[in-house]
Amino acid sequence: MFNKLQYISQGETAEKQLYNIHQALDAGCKWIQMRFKNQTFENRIILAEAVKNLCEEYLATFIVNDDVLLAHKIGADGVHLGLTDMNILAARAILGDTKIIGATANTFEDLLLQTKNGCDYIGLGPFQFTETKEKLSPILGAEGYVSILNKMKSENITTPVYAIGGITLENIESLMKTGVHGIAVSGMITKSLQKEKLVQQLNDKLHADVII
Ligand SMILES: Cc1ncc(COP(=O)(O)OP(=O)(O)O)c(N)n1
Ligand SMILES: Cc1ncsc1CCOP(=O)(O)O
Ligand SMILES: [Mg+2]
Repeated sequence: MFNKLQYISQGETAEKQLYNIHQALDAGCKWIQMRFKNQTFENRIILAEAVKNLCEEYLATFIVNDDVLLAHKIGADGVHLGLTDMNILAARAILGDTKIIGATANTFEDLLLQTKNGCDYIGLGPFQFTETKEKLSPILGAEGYVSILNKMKSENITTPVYAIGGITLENIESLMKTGVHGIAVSGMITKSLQKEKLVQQLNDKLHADVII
């Protein structure tokens, strides 16, 4: 089963991205999503090669945001695709069955479509406002997760769901009670001055027994 904590990278330059990813790995993150927007393919491939090597060294899973061809070219562990990115079926045809394909959902209907198309996990959000992403979809809040996760249960959909968007340490207990598998975070880890302690606290909360 997938790690319960996914770190989504930040950084305006390749150097800053690599630094932030290295710090996250040092702090104990075992799953990295490289999210490096508005860059040339060449810049992204140079960074992706370096991140791939680093993730191999740290025995961490490495997926690429948005770009199936880049993930395929460098042999990443997978991709994360949003609602306006490449379709999951097309991505699967390129990457094959052994690679991880994550898909975004903001509604139950999105989730149904993405799971029918065979994604391996869902990134469901945003949970709350975040400055990390522009043009956010409608905010779900805890109620949104309860409603969507309950519908999933009644339809017997078992694809793991990751909560995403503005998540802080204090939100994890209530989010886990909704039935999500884990969380995907960017700002909380990138900005932390005590990353190792934070990642430990996150993992403790993500792995705590949930009393519903
Ligand atoms: C785990 C996870 N969930 C959701 C997203 C958002 O993807 P997308 O909607 O394509 O937005 P961008 O990240 O591309 O701006 C994600 N990246 N990861
Ligand atoms: C990529 C993405 N998609 C929805 S919210 C988000 C950003 C998550 O970052 P943060 O944890 O800093 O809010
Ligand atoms: Mg995207």
